[in-house]
Amino acid sequence: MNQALALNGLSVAFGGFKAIKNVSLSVASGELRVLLGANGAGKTTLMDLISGKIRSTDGSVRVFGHDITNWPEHRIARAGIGRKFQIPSVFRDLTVEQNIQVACCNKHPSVFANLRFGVSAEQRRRIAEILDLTGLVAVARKTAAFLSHGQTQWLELGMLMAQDPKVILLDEPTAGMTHAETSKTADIINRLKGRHTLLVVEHDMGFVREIAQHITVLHLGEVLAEGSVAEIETDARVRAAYLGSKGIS
Ligand SMILES: Nc1ncnc2c1ncn2[C@@H]1O[C@H](COP(=O)(O)OP(=O)(O)OP(=O)(O)O)[C@@H](O)[C@H]1O
Repeated sequence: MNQALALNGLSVAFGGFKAIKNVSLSVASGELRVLLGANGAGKTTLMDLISGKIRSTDGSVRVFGHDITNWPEHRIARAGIGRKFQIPSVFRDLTVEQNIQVACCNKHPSVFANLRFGVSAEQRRRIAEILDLTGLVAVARKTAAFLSHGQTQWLELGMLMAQDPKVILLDEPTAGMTHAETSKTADIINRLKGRHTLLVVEHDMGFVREIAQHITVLHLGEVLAEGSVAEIETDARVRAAYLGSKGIS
């Protein structure tokens, strides 16, 4: 198996409190892995450890075999880990297409220099492909400030893809979305499978059923179970762990 992301015995403690305990998991190249867990299970903390926002106290993180454990955040980003947060950071005064162009072709230090110097034929092809993948072709010339919540999230996903990360981390990509937007997000994410390696934190089981191949369940900072959607939904330990929270539904 070609391992894109490998965590081995990863742990972190805040003071005396162990938020992540000896977590090992391996995501294959082109795989989409869903990270599931009740509130406080440690999902965000695990993403923070992978992206370098916080430092681990034990264990390792590897990307395509390269040890990136406890590297500074910017070096981890350069090593190919791209993370999308819930709060989008698009350039509101630029069009959708310009936003993707800036993300894709950031050779120059200033945003406006990147726009002025134009793009190569290959970059233009890539921008068109991203607009298509994210379902934003019809709004390519629209100013980002006027996009809906869903469109803004898809644009940010497109900007992340434009940087061509080896592994994409998504934190609750459907938070705040309508049912229709959630369903479209599932379509987009399904189209990314095989092209990109993704680790997705998500609560919405309806959405998880639509996108997941393989699920890892975290509970109290530990890996509780791993398997297909059907295996996870029928796992007695998982059902028990969700009792007392909002339940698995
Ligand atoms: N900086 C910190 N200092 C102390 N405790 C922390 C810190 N960050 C997280 N924790 C604790 O670690 C545990 C895991 O938190 P985390 O936010 O990773 O959970 P989560 O699975 O993402 O939950 P949610 O679904 O609510 O976002 C929680 O008990 C939380 O209170």
